[in-house]
Amino acid sequence: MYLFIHRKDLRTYDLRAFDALKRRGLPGLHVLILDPLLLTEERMQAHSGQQFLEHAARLEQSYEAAGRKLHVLYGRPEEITADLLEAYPIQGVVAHADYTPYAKKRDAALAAATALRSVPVVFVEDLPLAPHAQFQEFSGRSEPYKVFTPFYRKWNSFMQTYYTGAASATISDLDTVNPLNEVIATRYELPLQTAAAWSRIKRLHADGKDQNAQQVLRRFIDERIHAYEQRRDVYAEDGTSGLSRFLNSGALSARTAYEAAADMPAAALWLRQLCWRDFYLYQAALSKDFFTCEQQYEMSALDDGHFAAWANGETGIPIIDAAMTQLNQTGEMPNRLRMVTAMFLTKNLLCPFTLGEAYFRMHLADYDHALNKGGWLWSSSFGYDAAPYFRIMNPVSQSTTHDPHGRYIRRWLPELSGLSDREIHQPRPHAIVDLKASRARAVEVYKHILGH
Ligand SMILES: Cc1cc2nc3c(=O)[nH]c(=O)nc-3n(C[C@H](O)[C@H](O)[C@H](O)COP(=O)(O)OP(=O)(O)OC[C@H]3O[C@@H](n4cnc5c(N)ncnc54)[C@H](O)[C@@H]3O)c2cc1C
Repeated sequence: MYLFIHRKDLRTYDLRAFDALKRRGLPGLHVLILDPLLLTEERMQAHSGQQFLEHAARLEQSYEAAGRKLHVLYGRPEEITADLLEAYPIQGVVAHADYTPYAKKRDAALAAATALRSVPVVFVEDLPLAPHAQFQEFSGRSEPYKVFTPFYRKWNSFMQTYYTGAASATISDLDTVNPLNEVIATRYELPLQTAAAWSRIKRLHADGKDQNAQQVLRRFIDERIHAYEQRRDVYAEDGTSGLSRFLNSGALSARTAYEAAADMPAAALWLRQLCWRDFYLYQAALSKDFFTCEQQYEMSALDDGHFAAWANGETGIPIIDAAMTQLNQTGEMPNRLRMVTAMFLTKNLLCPFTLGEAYFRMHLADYDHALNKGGWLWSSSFGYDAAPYFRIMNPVSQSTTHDPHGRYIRRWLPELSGLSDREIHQPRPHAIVDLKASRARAVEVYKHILGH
């Protein structure tokens, strides 16, 4: 018997580990561990936690629909694993690899717990489209790429030559073990807060209203991908795929997404976005200081003075306040506005990016540690391949260019809807900063911090 632990792979098809498990032909105990260090009480109430729980509830339903059993438990992964190894004749533990600092620590603890009982553990690579070791060998480099464009060129030729396709086994090809040891089921039972997400998904499912990853992908490919290039920044409309929350929880694999679009001539720019995802996962796995690179800078010139106004959407700059209102209410924010709000916080308001990064962590429904870090490093000019410190997006001109009629602002800030198309983008009389003066100040401060 083996133990399979789900993490950011909340689906029942196209999982690399399932192919390997099918070949072994043993029965398996399949568990999803909700980790209290990641799913804190606060996080469970926030969009990012709710979203994860909803995907977890869908996963359980997919197992049920296939006549298989998933055990969902709440507790520290290494403790649960140790207890399961005591209670069952488990010969091996299998999970997919993850690259964040916490994931690495967690998996080291898991490996230590299994080693104590002489049970092997394997972490199978599943997240990126281009497997890291193979890609590094293909690129002939000893050091990881730090800049996106050359990475993208190499990634493209790698994908043309070595991409091996989606995994073929599904949960129906595996035998799962049921019931669960009662002591373990009670010791690690789910906290009450998770119940809301479970019943929401059950209700949607029963009413036929739940949108699964495949449906969202299909609709994007059939209806919107052809116009992605023209519409992706028209953020008042639904021009992008909306797939990030499925990709980050693993409800959809990047391979399934890639294959749905790979042969479409109009898809090049969208596939390039999937490459950005691979780039940040690659940085997270291979660059030693991706998660800590800001520590080399002296940042005492930055402070949290205006942070609360930014977070609450009370800056008096309409597009910033509209974007933060959408985030706070729904957990969503279009990519361009993530860049605009991030630059505004870090440059015009001179706040450390780590505050914004932490805020997005809690509030984004599609939160992912590596992608969020990458986005914040880029916007605040700290990453290897970041926006130059003097190129600061002006929120008013961004708003005028990408949404001339102010439809997005009108939707999220209805109190401004009476303003004309020209007025609606302009700073309000109570705006907390002057855009021109704060931009000039930011250029000086960042020039100093970055040592230019
Ligand atoms: C400050 C900041 C923070 C961000 N935080 C996150 C985050 O926590 N989680 C997250 O998934 N994305 C994050 N992004 C990237 C991007 O904004 C989202 O991936 C995108 O808005 C998701 O919408 P979509 O699925 O409709 O994307 P589409 O435009 O349809 O793109 C398809 C997929 O490509 C990937 N992708 C697209 N843009 C990027 C990008 N700039 N960087 C990396 N991958 C990309 C995503 O997986 C996305 O789902 C952040 C960007 C910034 C500037």
